[in-house]
Amino acid sequence: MTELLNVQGLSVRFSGLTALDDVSFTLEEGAVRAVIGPNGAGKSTLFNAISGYVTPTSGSVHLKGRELTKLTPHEIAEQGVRRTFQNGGLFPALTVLENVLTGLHAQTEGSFLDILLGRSKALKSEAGNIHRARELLKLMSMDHMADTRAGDLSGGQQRIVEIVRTVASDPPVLLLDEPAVGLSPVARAQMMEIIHRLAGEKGVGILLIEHAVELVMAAADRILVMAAGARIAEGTPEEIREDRAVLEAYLGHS
Ligand SMILES: Nc1ncnc2c1ncn2[C@@H]1O[C@H](COP(=O)(O)OP(=O)(O)OP(=O)(O)O)[C@@H](O)[C@H]1O
Repeated sequence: MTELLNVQGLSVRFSGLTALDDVSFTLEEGAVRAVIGPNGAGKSTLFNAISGYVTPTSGSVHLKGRELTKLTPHEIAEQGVRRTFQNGGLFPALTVLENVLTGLHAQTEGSFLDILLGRSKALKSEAGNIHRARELLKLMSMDHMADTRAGDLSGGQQRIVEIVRTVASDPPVLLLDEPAVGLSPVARAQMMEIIHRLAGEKGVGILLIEHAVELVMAAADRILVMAAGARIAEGTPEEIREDRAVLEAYLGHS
């Protein structure tokens, strides 16, 4: 499998506190890697360091061999590492389709004004975008919602649309921060199915922070377990289930 992301010895210190301590892992094309660990383990700091929101004290992040470590969050997103935020904010008055299109416009040829003025190149790429957005919504089983206002969707549906909007521009790597938090059991299962499809059918490499351990066990190919900023275990869900250090330090029993 093609390696997308390579994180080597990444550390972050905040005035004396080591929030991230020498963490290394890789993420391959089409793979789902979960990051789990108790509160304060350093999961968000890891995401922030990869996406440029905090500056690592040491270590490096490469995407397909290209170093991202010193780039701004905007540049890192442009290179193809995209993330969703908790409460990422769709435009409630726009339809689902229009929201997904906002994720595509950044890379469309021609401006919104060109589209309004009916300039043919812009119109052609807009038609292409609409086609692409509809295909993606279909892949995510959300095509029947295309013309619904985003503000009228349930919380779980909004989060799915946010993910569709984020992947619309075809990023190789997607960072998902607790996509299933607060969702009903049915919506959680749907979210995990979507994560599977994005990886399996579109080849996106997905890094996932999630507290619901059972969901992680079902959705991830590999799991990184953190505690106090450091990696305490790494492996397949089966390996993690059997790992003594995880059972003792994280799950609280031996
Ligand atoms: N900007 C910051 N300044 C100072 N300390 C910080 C900052 N961000 C995080 N920390 C500290 O770094 C440590 C790791 O926090 P982090 O938020 O990465 O953990 P987490 O695993 O994401 O936790 P949670 O599951 O609660 O979100 C914590 O002790 C936290 O208080």
